[in-house]
Amino acid sequence: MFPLRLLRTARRVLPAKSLSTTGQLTDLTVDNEGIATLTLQRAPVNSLNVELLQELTTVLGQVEKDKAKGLVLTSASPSVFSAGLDITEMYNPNVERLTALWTSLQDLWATLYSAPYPTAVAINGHAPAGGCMMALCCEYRTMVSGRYTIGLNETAVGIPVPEWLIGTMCKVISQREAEVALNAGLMFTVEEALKVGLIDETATDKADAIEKSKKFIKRFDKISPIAHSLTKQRFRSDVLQPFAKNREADLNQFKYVVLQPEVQELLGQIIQKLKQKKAAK
Ligand SMILES: CCCCCCCCCCC/C=C/C(=O)SCCNC(=O)CCNC(=O)[C@H](O)C(C)(C)COP(=O)(O)OP(=O)(O)OC[C@H]1O[C@@H](n2cnc3c(N)ncnc32)[C@H](O)[C@@H]1OP(=O)(O)O
Repeated sequence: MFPLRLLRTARRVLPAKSLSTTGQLTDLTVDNEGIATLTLQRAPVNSLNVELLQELTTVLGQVEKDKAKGLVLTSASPSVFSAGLDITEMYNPNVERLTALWTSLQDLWATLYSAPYPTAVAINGHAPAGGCMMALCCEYRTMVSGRYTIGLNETAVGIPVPEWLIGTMCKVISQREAEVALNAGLMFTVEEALKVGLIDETATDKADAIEKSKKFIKRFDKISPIAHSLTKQRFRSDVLQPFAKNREADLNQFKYVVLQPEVQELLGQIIQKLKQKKAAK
């Protein structure tokens, strides 16, 4: 049996104003064709703390409930799509908050990865780790050309990559390319990302990236929503199903790893480095 939420029967085209909302950390607008644009706006780098993760999942629920034609994800920052998980949430953490962080990340991944509507991302800047994760969940990736990088660099910050995220990456680039990159925490330039298929096309600027993302969403105008959502589900179920069974173990592993003294030391060093970099600017 398929989860009920995947049986998407019709898309509604509502006037822009009826669906638009602005949260504190995100902005949702819907254009006259019914395409929703969700903008991350947690300055300075859209790092994913508990509140941003939870707000994103809530807004995605709203997009689904309101039957938008599709979703474009982007960022309000001029140079960063998202810096990934908020490192300060993992350094000397309160264990309850650390639990909420990981549970909220799991919820966001599961909601975006299994979204029954078409999804595209306009990556308008750097997209390390959790930033790359959100982009990988979407069905189409456009990235603005420039000196930006994208990739899953978790091992570089001392965190092993969970199986569901490896699975998500291997659906997009070859297993060989993924293994080489993830084992060493490598980041891709925009050109490299295009070459390996991590992104689908480049854009000249954010407006161009959004336009290209919307063009992708419009490909589904003549496709039955049920046909789209069930086919998407079938492509992704081998990653989604084991994840659903192993959520608790995944959470426990995350907390165990993050609380290791050597991981705490590494996270402290990264925070220091980021501070020094800022001071040197
Ligand atoms: C077996 C199972 C076990 C489970 C294991 C778990 C697996 C985890 C899997 C996946 C989930 C995701 C994990 C992560 O996301 S970890 C986070 C990794 N992120 C990074 O390494 C990015 C670090 N940041 C940067 O590289 C740069 O900031 C960036 C290129 C993004 C932007 O550079 P820019 O020059 O524009 O900006 P600054 O570096 O000067 O930064 C501006 C301010 O923002 C702060 N900052 C940056 N990144 C973060 C962050 N990730 N968290 C919190 N804060 C961040 C930075 O300190 C500056 O702050 P101030 O203005 O206060 O100085």
